[in-house]
Amino acid sequence: MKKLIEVQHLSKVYPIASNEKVHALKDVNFTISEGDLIAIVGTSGSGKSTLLRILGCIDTQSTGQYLFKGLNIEGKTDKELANIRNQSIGFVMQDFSLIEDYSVKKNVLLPLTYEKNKVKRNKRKKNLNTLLEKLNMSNQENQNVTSLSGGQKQRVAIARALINQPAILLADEPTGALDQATSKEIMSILHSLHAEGKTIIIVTHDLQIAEQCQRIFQIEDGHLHEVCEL
Ligand SMILES: Nc1ncnc2c1ncn2[C@@H]1O[C@H](COP(=O)(O)OP(=O)(O)OP(=O)(O)O)[C@@H](O)[C@H]1O
Repeated sequence: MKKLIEVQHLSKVYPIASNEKVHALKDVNFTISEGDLIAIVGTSGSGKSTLLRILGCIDTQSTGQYLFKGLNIEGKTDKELANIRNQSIGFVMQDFSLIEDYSVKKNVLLPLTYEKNKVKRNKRKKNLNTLLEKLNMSNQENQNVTSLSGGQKQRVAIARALINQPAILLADEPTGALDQATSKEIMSILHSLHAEGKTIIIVTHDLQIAEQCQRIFQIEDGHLHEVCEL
């Protein structure tokens, strides 16, 4: 399979006071291929969110190399990073991060407002119906998201993350706010997206979820290693 992500000797240091620093990631190395389904696990404060933020081009590394689709992310301006995010990366968050006063449809179409190319925008708009059908949300298209259940909200968030047909889906504790049955339902959606070829990374505290993934990255105090079994 084609390489999608290459990370070499990547470190992240946060300055916290004049002489103090937090080494959140330390010499991290891995490769992700197209179509991989990966879990990132680790205790609180180990560096999972920091890594996801860097992979998602929300933040950048302090040292080391991050190649996304062969493109070196180092030195990119905020605008360039925003373009990469919008074109190629879909985010799913624990708290769904929906706009509560908007309908399902308006939430899902939100990423398109950042697409300046009208032809591309209209083409992507055509994904709406297919996505809502796939996520079993067609009947709620015009419903305000405030009235939806947690599972339905997460399905809307997944549809929104996919509207631009991103190369990768980054999910930060996607089932963290859901009960067991609803978590299962969301995981089964992520599994079917993976079966269709989507590359997915899931940050999770839940080892049962991690065990359902093809590959597991464990982070301990900023060090990452791949585990075969938990
Ligand atoms: N913006 C920041 N400024 C300073 N330190 C930070 C910042 N963000 C994270 N850290 C520190 O970096 C380390 C890694 O944090 P990170 O949020 O990546 O961990 P995590 O594994 O995602 O934790 P959790 O599971 O609790 O979300 C922690 O020591 C944290 O306090």
